[in-house]
Amino acid sequence: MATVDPQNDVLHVVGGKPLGGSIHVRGAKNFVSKAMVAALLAPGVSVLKNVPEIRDVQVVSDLLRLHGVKVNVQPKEGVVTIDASTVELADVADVDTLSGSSRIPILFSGPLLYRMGEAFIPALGGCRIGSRPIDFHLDTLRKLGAKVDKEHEAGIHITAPNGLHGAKIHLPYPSVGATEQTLLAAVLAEGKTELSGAATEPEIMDLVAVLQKMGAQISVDVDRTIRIEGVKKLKGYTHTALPDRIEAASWASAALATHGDIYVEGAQQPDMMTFLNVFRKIGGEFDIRDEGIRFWHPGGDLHPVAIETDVHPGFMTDWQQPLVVALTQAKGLSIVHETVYENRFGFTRPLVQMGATIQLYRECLGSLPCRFQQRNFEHSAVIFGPTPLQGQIIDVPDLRGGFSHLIAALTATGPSEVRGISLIDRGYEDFREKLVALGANID
Ligand SMILES: CC(=O)N[C@H]1[C@@H](OP(=O)(O)OP(=O)(O)OC[C@H]2O[C@@H](n3ccc(=O)[nH]c3=O)[C@H](O)[C@@H]2O)O[C@H](CO)[C@@H](O)[C@@H]1O
Ligand SMILES: C=C(OP(=O)(O)O)C(=O)O
Repeated sequence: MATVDPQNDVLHVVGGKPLGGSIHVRGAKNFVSKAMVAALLAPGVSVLKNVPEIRDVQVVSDLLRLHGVKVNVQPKEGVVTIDASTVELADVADVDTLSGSSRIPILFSGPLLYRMGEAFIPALGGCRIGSRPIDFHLDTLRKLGAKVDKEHEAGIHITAPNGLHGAKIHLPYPSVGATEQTLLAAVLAEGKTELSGAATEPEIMDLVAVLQKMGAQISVDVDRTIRIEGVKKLKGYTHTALPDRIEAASWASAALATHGDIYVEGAQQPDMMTFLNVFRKIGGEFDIRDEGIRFWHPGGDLHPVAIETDVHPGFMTDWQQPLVVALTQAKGLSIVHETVYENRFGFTRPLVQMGATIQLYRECLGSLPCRFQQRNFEHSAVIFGPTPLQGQIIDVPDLRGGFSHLIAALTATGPSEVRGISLIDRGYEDFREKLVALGANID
C-alpha cells in the first residue's frame, strides 16, 4: 500500500473507457479492525486471515502496539498475528496522534478495562458523513458499570472501579458500533447482558463467531436481541475474515457506470442479496460463481430505481455512494433516501459539476421511518439521467464518496484530477493496481 505523500496524493484519470477484467476482494474493513480489537481480550495469540492491506488495519495494528501488544502483519499472505499475552497502558499523546483517521479506538474500551483497569479514548476520526455521536457507546459502558470521565483534555477516560457487570441495555437505534461495543465489553462482564435493538450486520455476526471461538457465550435472537453470558476468561482465536461486501458492490457499481464487465473474485452472494436485487432492477447483469461474482452492463438503457438505505438486511448506506454514480447513467428519475447518516450526499456536488443532474432534498423521499424527518438535513437525492459526465478536478471527501468520484472520473469523457486519493486507502486494497488491471487510464 502506498504511504501518504501530499505531493503524490492525486490520481489523473482519463475516463470514457469500460472497465473490464478480474480483481480480488479480501476481508471486510468493517470486520477485520474489530476482530483485531477482540484479540486484546485474551492473554494469548490470535491469528486473523484474509486481511486486506488497508490503512485501517495499519492504524489498529499501531494502536495495539502502543498498548504493548505484539502484532505481526504479513500483507501478501493477508495474515495478522496478534500476541496479547502482555498489555500495557499506552501514552495518551501517542494514542491521540494515531486516532484521527478511524472510529475504532472507542472499541478498545471494554478490552482495556479488563486488561488494564482503565481506558483512554481519544477524539475519533472516520468518514465525515454526519455528526456520528458516541452517546450509545458511553451509555452502554455506564450501564455495565464503567465510569466515564469526559473532562480529560485530549479525550475520554474510562474506569471500572467495581468491574463490569451484566445489564439490560436497549439501543435507541441499531448502531453497528454500539452493538460491537456491547459485545466486546460484556463478554467478560460478571453475569448476563441482554442487548435489545441490536444491529445484526454480517460483520457483527462474524465478530460474534470470533468471540465464540475465544470462549464467549453469546446468542442472537430473531428479534435483534443479543444475550451474552459473561465468562471468566477468553483464549486466542484463528479465523478467516468474511469478504468485503462494500468493496465488492463498489466494483459492481463501477462496472455498471462505465459499461464495463468486472469479475470480483472473493465476492459472496448471501451478504449481497439486497444489493444484487437492486443491481438487477437497474438493468445490470451478474453471474454468481463458486469463487466470486461477475458484474456487467449488458448494453441498452439502465433503469431508474427508488432505494432507501437501512440497517441489515436493508440496502447498506455504504453501497449508496458508488451506486449513485451508476444511477446518473440510468434513463429517468431515481430516488435515494438515506436513513442511516444525515449528511451523506456532500459527494454529489462534484458529480453535478461534472454534468450530473442531482437534486438534494431535506424531506424524506421514502417510506422508511427516518430519524431525520424533523431535522434540517439534505438526506434525500433525486437523480435524473442519463447525463454524460465531463472530467473535472475533484477533492475526495470521504472513503466511499472518494471511490464514487473515481468511478465518475472513469465514466466521464476527458481528463479528471482526483485529489486526496490516499483517503481511499482506508478501505480499498490496492485500488490503483486494480484499476490498472481493469484497463483504466490512470496515472
Ligand atoms: C468501521 C465501521 O464498521 N463502520 C461502519 C459502521 O459505522 P458505525 O458503527 O460508526 O455506525 P453506526 O451504525 O454506529 O451509526 C448509525 C447511526 O447511528 C448513529 N449513532 C451511532 C452511535 C451512537 O452512539 N449514537 C448515534 O446516534 C450514527 O450517528 C448514525 O446515524 O456502521 C455503519 C452503518 O452500517 C457503516 O456505514 C460504517 O461503514
Ligand atoms: C463510513 C465508513 O467507515 P468508517 O465508519 O470507518 O468511517 C465506511 O466504511 O464507509
